[in-house]
Amino acid sequence: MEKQPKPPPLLLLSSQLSFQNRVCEVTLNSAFLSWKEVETRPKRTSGNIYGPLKAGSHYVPVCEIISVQETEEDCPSTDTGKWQKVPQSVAESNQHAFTVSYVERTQKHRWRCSEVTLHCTDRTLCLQWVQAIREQLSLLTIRPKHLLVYINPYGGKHHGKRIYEQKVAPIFSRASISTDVIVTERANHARDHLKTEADLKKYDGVVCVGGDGMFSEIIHGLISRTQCDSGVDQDCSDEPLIPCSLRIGIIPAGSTDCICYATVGSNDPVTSALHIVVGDSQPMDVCSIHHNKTFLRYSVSLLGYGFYGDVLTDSERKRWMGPARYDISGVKTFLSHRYYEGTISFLPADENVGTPRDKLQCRSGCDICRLPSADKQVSKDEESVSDTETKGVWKVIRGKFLAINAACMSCACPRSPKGLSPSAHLADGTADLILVRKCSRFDFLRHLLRHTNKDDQFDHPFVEVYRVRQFRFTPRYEDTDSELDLRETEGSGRKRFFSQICREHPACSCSLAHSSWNCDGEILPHAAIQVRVHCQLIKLFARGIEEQSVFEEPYAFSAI
Ligand SMILES: Nc1ncnc2c1ncn2[C@@H]1O[C@H](COP(=O)(O)OP(=O)(O)OP(=O)(O)O)[C@@H](O)[C@H]1O
Ligand SMILES: CCCCCCCCCCCCC/C=C/[C@@H](O)[C@H](CO)NC(C)=O
Ligand SMILES: [Ca+2]
Repeated sequence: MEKQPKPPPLLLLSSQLSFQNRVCEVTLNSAFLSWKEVETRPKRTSGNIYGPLKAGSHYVPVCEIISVQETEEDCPSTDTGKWQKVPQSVAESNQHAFTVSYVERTQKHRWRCSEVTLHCTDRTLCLQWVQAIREQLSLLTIRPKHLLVYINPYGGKHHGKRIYEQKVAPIFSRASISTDVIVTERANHARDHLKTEADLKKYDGVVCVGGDGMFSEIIHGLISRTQCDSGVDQDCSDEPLIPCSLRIGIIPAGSTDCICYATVGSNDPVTSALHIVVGDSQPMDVCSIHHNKTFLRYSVSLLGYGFYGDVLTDSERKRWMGPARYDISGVKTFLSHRYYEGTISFLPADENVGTPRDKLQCRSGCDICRLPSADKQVSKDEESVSDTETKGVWKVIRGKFLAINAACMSCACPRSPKGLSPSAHLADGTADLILVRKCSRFDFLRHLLRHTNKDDQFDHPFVEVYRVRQFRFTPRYEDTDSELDLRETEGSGRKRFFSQICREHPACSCSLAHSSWNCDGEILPHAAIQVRVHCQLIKLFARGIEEQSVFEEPYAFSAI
């Protein structure tokens, strides 16, 4: 079928207004606000007190306008933050002005809140402009109006509360978003509140201020609540889960901030706040993890056994060090060079979702994530779910592994800007399963270092990677209740350890029977697990990483 051309945007208002003492043609249509200088002063050479004028056009998509308000006159120009010398005649005729705040893209996928103040000859015209812009904003019904915010005051460098108050709250208030804010008092406070207490009907979204662990609390609260309200038993690993309707915003204030970085492209609180304000929506896959018939946890980023499990176990004892704990524990774990034996079985994904080694990175509006596919979540009442879930042949791999990692998304973060699996997709219903077999320390180091540069970390004979919908892991020496000594210390659920038994050499510690699973920064209490990817189970206030060209070229021009 032929694609119909888009109708041109509807012209709503057009006037000559003044901007920084220059006359501009200002236009509002249903898609853009634009201003273009119409008057240029004669060019002068050196010594010119004004300098030559740049005849520039500016376009701001309406969907990226944050707010508009009438501006108090006789105050510093908000364009520059400095007092402007306004010629008498202009000042007298332009005493009415309005200020538009909008999103501006800067470097490295960061967004900033920029402002333009436009001066009008009379108040009626000024109010007409304010009203016309507000009317357009009110049509953007995807924007949240009321949010529930949880702040972890102890995430990362303990700056969560300050980041929210100083950088985020002013943006929400400018965008007329009201909030109920809860500063958590203990681990799992946010999870429990969402699961049982919060009146979710009141809100258009939930915001989490903290790191990946705090985000994990939020999704556990929301997913469990949604399943409970719909009568879905989370212990039943075959049952499809019901997608959560509320979107989640992440204000990064943790140590890794992988989920924020991999869905936005930066770990900048202002950028994240602006993605919330404009009402972005990014669906995301979630893995459910079971041990036999018992539900353990959900994971959206890294599920890692061996190296990343051991790093996390060691780093939990060093929480007081803050984000540096991961570096110290990383080096220590690398030097210990432990490998683990076990069997991995997995159900490969359909070929139409690509492979972990193609170069099709998941970006804003990703075609693979939009594909209608058998891998996608099927609603509860559709019988076909059991067919699609069991179709395909399970593969089985046995061996000795330094690391077994499953990544539902790239897991890009400041430590590894392209991530553990650079071509993994946020919302395709699959995870990338990375098996790093026993190899020399030197080879393992080469593999690890490739996470930090442009080289392909999968291009080693001891690394295999598969795109999967489900997998199971069984350690060579199965967990039994007598072997598994679950010692729970007070506080966080992270503080569960296996008593690690060296089976082959009981008198030494050279080869431990089990590692632990690092599940988005939490330690799982079992080594034998069953994992299933649930396509697009949750939604974030994000849009995926934008192509760099969106930042380089003025976004608006091509669309007009
Ligand atoms: N008030 C609180 N007191 C103690 N722990 C808390 C509190 N609120 C939340 N937590 C727990 O703190 C843990 C770590 O939080 P968070 O994820 O925000 O930071 P992080 O671990 O430094 O960062 P990252 O997860 O990105 O590595 C989470 O597991 C969360 O359950
Ligand atoms: C000895 C040199 C080591 C260099 C290794 C660099 C590799 C870094 C890859 C980091 C990927 C992190 C994936 C995210 C995991 C999060 O879920 C979790 C909780 O925040 N963070 C960690 C560190 O486990
Ligand atoms: Ca995925």
